[in-house]
Amino acid sequence: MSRTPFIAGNWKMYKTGPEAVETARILTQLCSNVQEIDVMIAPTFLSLPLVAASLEGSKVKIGAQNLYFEKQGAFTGEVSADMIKAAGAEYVIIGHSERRQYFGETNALVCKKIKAAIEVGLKPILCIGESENQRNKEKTFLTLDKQVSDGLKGFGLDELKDLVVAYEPVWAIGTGKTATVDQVKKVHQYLRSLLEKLFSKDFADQTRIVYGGSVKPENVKELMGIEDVDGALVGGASLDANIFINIINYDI
Ligand SMILES: O=C[C@H](O)COP(=O)(O)O
Repeated sequence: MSRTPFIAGNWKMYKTGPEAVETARILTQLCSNVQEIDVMIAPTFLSLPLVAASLEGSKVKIGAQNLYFEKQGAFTGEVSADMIKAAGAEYVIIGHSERRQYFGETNALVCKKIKAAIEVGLKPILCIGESENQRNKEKTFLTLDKQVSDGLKGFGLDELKDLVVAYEPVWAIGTGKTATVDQVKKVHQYLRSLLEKLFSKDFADQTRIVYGGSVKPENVKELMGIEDVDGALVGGASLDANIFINIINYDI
């Protein structure tokens, strides 16, 4: 089963609107010859409509970094799936470890957010990953199992057709510590078999599982060479288009 590689940049809380538009413009130019790879960037909510407009006709796709599951209402400071879709997003990152860690997001909340995304036709990127403590206590697989099983609870196969799973060990995010090839291989294999157990073999075969955590031009080729790694979710190294393009062009 061939899966189109997915290389995504999560811009987190970086870049003003004009800065985001400028980086997107440069990235579009740099990506003009990129083929058979889905490239996505996720700017802040404020920059989303500006960047989406600037990407018209570009190969670069756009996503949001979060959403709130309610359709509308008195939820000060929150943004709904409808609003994100209307702003031009195609994807949405859900359950990033920074949301879980700093904003108390639980697997149950993540599940509601995925439902809200699917209902409006946004493609969800479900982020999962163990903390250093969980890994040291040999609870990596247990943690991931729960994050996937609870996060995807109650969905039918057709609803999850555009799902992307992002494995991001918390201890590797923004730390410069990348998981070893062996660690990544074991987890991605495990996740693929978990998707098969929970849903079906076809579903497991077609779903992209990407790796995140200190991905950079120097290590991306090795990571992308691992069986069952279908792409990368990149933080810091996606902020500069001239660096990010070297991750996107990992195979050149
Ligand atoms: O969403 C991206 C991840 O948090 C990875 O961030 P990083 O590449 O800066 O380690």
